[in-house]
Amino acid sequence: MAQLATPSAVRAVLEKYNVHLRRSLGQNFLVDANIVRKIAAAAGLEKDDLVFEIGPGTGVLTGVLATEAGRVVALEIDRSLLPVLAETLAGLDNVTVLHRDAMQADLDELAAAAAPDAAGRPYKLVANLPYYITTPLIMRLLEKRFNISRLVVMVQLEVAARLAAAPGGKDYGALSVAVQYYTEPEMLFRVPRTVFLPRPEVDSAVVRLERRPAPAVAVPDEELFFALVRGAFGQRRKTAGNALAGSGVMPGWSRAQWEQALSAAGIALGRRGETLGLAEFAALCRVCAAGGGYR
Ligand SMILES: C[S@@+](CC[C@H](N)C(=O)[O-])C[C@H]1O[C@@H](n2cnc3c(N)ncnc32)[C@H](O)[C@@H]1O
Repeated sequence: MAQLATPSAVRAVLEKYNVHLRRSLGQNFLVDANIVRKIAAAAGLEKDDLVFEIGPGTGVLTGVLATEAGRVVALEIDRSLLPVLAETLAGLDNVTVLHRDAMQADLDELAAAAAPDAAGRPYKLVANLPYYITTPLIMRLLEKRFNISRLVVMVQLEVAARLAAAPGGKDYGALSVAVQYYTEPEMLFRVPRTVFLPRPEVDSAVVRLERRPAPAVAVPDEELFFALVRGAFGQRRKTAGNALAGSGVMPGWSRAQWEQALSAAGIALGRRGETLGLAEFAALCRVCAAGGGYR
């Protein structure tokens, strides 16, 4: 498949099947065999692994995944790429390409259909994600609690920084908390914009998200936990107390009640929302849940 990883090979195969690249679908294809190999290697695939790929494109990464894993299921939304994939992946009998929108697909169901003998076993996910849905897609995969043990994803550099950010920095936000609640993220390596066809306007990075056996912190009410996170980050330059008091998360709570809750959770009143770690949000969630009045 490495031979596909050049601009001329990608152009030739797209031309042959009369495929027109669609920026609206985030179609920036990899044209660097070394990066393709590095992404696959980062997944640490084994011969009995089932691996999902979102957006196989021309199949440049799919082919490498197929040589390293037991089975690959690739979900591609663009029907016009299906004949391309039929050609580039011909002869690989452990690859299934499905015409699916990854924002709608039930991965657990597709995994059970692809590998009935391995029902209930966790699988991996590897993708050069389309930029236009990176964040909602990662959030969907985590919130649905699909049985994924590890995600290796290429995303915009700026999104990668947010996924792995620690409290207090400019990149830390509601996305960091949510991703770190479910997974341990690790920024692996930067990828320059020059290795894509067409060339995007920003650089990318590959991130590995290792699913935690249980969420990073115990909370009595996940919906309340994430409402507090969104509330605290809603107005970044305000203190957590001011931001939460204006958020409507605990309807009817006065400023004084919020101050009491923050103190009870061990959070100093002058702190801004973007400095709060997961354990502090969890402590605040416990106090608020005990106080009642949410929902
Ligand atoms: C950044 S390209 C990656 C292509 C290929 N894997 C590569 O690395 O060269 C993203 C791919 O995702 C596909 N795609 C976009 N939105 C999708 C969705 N909602 N579900 C599945 N595939 C999608 C695009 O058609 C495109 O093939």
